[in-house]
Amino acid sequence: MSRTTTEVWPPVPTEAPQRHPEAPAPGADLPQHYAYCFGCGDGVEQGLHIRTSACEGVTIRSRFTVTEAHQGAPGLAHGGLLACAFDEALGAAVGNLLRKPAVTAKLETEFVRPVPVGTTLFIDAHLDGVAGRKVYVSAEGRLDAEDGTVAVRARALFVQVKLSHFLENGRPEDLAKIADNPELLTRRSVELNP
Ligand SMILES: CCCCC/C=C\C/C=C\C/C=C\C/C=C\CCCC(=O)SCCNC(=O)CCNC(=O)[C@H](O)C(C)(C)COP(=O)(O)OP(=O)(O)OC[C@H]1O[C@@H](n2cnc3c(N)ncnc32)[C@H](O)[C@@H]1OP(=O)(O)O
Repeated sequence: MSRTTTEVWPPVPTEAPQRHPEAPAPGADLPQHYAYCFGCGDGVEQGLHIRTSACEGVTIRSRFTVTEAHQGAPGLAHGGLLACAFDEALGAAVGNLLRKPAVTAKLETEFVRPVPVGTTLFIDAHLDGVAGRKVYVSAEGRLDAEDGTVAVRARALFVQVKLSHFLENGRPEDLAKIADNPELLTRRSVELNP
């Protein structure tokens, strides 16, 4: 069976994504968006601790180092955690470059090569198109270098949401922690009501 997908991407007509005028400058390191985020937060000891920087245009680059805590098979990264890393990288591209809150509606991953413990994945995520509240985004992850072998590909649909999505659905005690300590969230101005 061929691996080559023939599906059109994005699957619907889209407009070209516009980098927000106040998006972080190319080369800027992006802060964690939430201290207890499993993907990027410093408050999760065994989390992925992904680090991300802005690139030119509508691209960002994330780096994720696979540790012993991330194993599926002995010495190899768990596919679900790799998918998590891509969700984080794709979400960081949407949130930071468009500066509007959005959530993952659909995430597709393609595992091309095994990813051993100790590997650093270099993940480039790119905004592909916008259709109303829908944002289509894709990414490639390379082994140990910007130009390393591609090990994982992913693409996703994010849907822009109002701030009320988080306030109405989040567990109250976690929202209360944020209210008590706003430093748990990255401070940045975003357009909150799509
Ligand atoms: C977490 C972000 C914090 C926000 C802070 C803001 C900025 C921060 C800056 C930077 C952020 C940095 C990093 C972020 C990193 C990682 C992010 C991780 C993201 C996640 O890990 S997040 C958790 C998992 N995620 C969910 O927990 C979503 C559960 N879900 C829902 O909450 C609803 O399902 C929702 C809201 C998705 C839609 O609901 P809704 O009622 O608002 O809208 P509706 O259903 O009408 O969909 C509208 C249009 O999307 C189409 N559509 C929807 N779903 C589709 C699908 N699956 N396939 C194909 N099309 C689909 C419809 O067909 C329609 O299309 P059309 O407009 O053409 O009719």
